[in-house]
Amino acid sequence: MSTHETSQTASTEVPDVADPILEIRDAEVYFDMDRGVSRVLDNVSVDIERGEVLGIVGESGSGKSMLASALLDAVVDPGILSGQITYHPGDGSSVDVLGLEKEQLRQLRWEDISMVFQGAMSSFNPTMKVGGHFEETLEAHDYDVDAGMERARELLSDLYLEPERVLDSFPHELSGGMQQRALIALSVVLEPNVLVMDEPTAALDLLMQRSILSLLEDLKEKYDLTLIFITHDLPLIAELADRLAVMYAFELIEIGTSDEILGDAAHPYTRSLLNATPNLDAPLSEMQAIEGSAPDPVNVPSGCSYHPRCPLADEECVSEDPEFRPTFTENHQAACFHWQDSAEVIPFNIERSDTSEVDDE
Ligand SMILES: Nc1ncnc2c1ncn2[C@@H]1O[C@H](COP(=O)(O)OP(=O)(O)OP(=O)(O)O)[C@@H](O)[C@H]1O
Repeated sequence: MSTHETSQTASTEVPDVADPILEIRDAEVYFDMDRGVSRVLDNVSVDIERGEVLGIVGESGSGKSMLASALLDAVVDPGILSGQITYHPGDGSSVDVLGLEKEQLRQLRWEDISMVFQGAMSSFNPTMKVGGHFEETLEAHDYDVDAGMERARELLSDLYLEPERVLDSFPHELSGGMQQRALIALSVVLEPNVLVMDEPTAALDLLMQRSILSLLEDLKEKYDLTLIFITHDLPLIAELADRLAVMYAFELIEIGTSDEILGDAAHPYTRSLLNATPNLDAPLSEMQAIEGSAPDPVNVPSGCSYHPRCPLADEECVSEDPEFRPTFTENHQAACFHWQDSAEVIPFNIERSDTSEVDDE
């Protein structure tokens, strides 16, 4: 259940985005558990620019899905969500997402901000043909079904699917990659402005992942979408994303353009995450796993929550929580006292100066 509280102050500095479609301020989620309070989203503030592709990356359990649920006030019971989420449709109005009534929220969820999750199979009703899902969604939102089905056919062909065949199939008659593309078409059939994708390609093979990413790029251009793409696969999303936001221990710890993050990551965690990532240019022997383990949300370390694993940590890091602040550029921000020393202490195991090099792999 959400509390619909609004925060008093936006205490955290956030990147200066010119035309935000979504403003997230001090988003926080906790669960009261028998063994203590589990804070699974901790004071996240970020602006999402209209028309951008924002990749949200981090290890498993870092809070990425929680952030996605928070955006749509969809945190499961008994989670408590607080903070301020403001949606700007682009017509001069603004919507206080956490203040919406149930019916308004239902509309917002498909018509303005739509979501695709990992595992298309669990999103489709196995007893209903794919076409039935489109009709049902259009009817539930009082859209013109004929016009909507025309749009569905166009979307399916944009995604290199045969519209009639797919609409007339049961979900299990399609391959995993086809199901996932059909689900993407379904999620944009009501012409939302924002598409949030939570590990949408994780269950697919690498070739299919890449082909879906490139289709998404085309879809984004054609339908003026803003894309929020959540993944633990940093190099994969770096090819598509304009900016990357890195999460660690339920917080945002770095944000910047993909080039800035891949070429000049400022936070020690981001640098180690990149060095721990398999890469075609680096032999496996150069891959360096990050020592230690991710924190338990009931027992997050004091100060900077990364300090027990960080080679740069000193006493200040143990006692003080570093604020998000500008690093090499105003909009490349990180929460680290020692970001200026991170490149020297944690050199990259391969050169990643810009994303085009990754593109060519
Ligand atoms: N219903 C719930 N009740 C209590 N804790 C939860 C619940 N759902 C998730 N969590 C906890 O919230 C934290 C963040 O989980 P989240 O799913 O957001 O991580 P993630 O970064 O998306 O991970 P993954 O990549 O594995 O999906 C985890 O510690 C998880 O155990």
